[in-house]
Amino acid sequence: MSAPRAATAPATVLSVRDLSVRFRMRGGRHVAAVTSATFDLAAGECLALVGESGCGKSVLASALLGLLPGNAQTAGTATVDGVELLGAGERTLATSVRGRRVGLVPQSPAAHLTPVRTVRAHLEETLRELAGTPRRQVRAAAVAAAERAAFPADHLDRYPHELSGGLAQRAATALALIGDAPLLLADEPTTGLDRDLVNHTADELRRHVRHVTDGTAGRALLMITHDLVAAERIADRVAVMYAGRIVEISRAADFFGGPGPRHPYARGLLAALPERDFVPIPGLPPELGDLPPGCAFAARCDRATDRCAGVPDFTGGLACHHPSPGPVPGAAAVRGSATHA
Ligand SMILES: Nc1ncnc2c1ncn2[C@@H]1O[C@H](COP(=O)(O)OP(=O)(O)OP(=O)(O)O)[C@@H](O)[C@H]1O
Repeated sequence: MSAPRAATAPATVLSVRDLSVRFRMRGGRHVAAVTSATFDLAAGECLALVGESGCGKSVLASALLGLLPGNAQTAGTATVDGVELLGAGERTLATSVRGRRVGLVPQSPAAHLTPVRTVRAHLEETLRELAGTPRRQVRAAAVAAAERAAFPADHLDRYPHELSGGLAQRAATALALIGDAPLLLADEPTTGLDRDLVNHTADELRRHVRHVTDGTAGRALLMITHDLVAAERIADRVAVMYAGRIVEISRAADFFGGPGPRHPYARGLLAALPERDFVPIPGLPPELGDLPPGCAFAARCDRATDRCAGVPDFTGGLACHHPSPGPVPGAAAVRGSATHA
């Protein structure tokens, strides 16, 4: 278990600076999956990381957990509770990072569960190892942990291959909520769930993050999601990623209501929702192995000018030469819909 953090809130739990991840490919080519990501996460805070499929969200999370494949090269820094994650040895990652400082709701939960162990066995082992639950209390604690993630108690003796996608998701969430890691990474935690379960999962994750123990100011959540409805329900801030770069970070209240985001891509994501204009962003994102020079969104952007031939700096939470000053057309809360970005 990590040492108690100082009571001066809000403490920074995660600090990411200029994090880049490149994959070496055959023929000397590279895929620039994440480029210069910089952000902090404070105790008690939920940050939703959104963006189209393939923009680098999961690679960023894998970098924080030391789960990148052998052809990955990283640069920059990422610290949780002051412990550097990038370049940490396998022993450090296994004994003091994964589960201890960084909890995970994985994107493919079934693949993270051991095929020959039941859900109950997974929960009981995690309770003993991460929460120090005494043997005589572990059975009841496993049932309670399952309940938190709306995993039905009468399915606890099932093996991973006997679970639907939604049940595997709930089992993975139940496991992740057991730990006391200061940072929780949740990669698409609401996939395969109906709207009621999405709301339940979002609320439990939020409760977990806000929970205060031992005088600490709570934990932090980085939630990767396509589901803007879940993001609106849970997030304090929203980070928008495009072609490997974080292009805007804003307060969720501003993103979903009020003035809306300022980056044309972020505005396009919102405008594509059926509850808004239902207008898709024209064109496709560039290949991360063949990025154009300058702003990667310029080819799809109706505000682009010659200036966009240069990569915009990420300053004040925004990387755009021509940010929008005004509100998103048709802006209204998307809460209550089952729409994905
Ligand atoms: N081992 C690898 N070797 C080469 N490229 C990789 C490797 N792993 C991931 N990539 C590439 O990195 C890019 C980002 O992938 P990532 O899984 O992070 O996207 P994502 O935003 O999480 O998408 P999704 O929402 O679909 O999960 C993709 O173009 C992917 O093909």
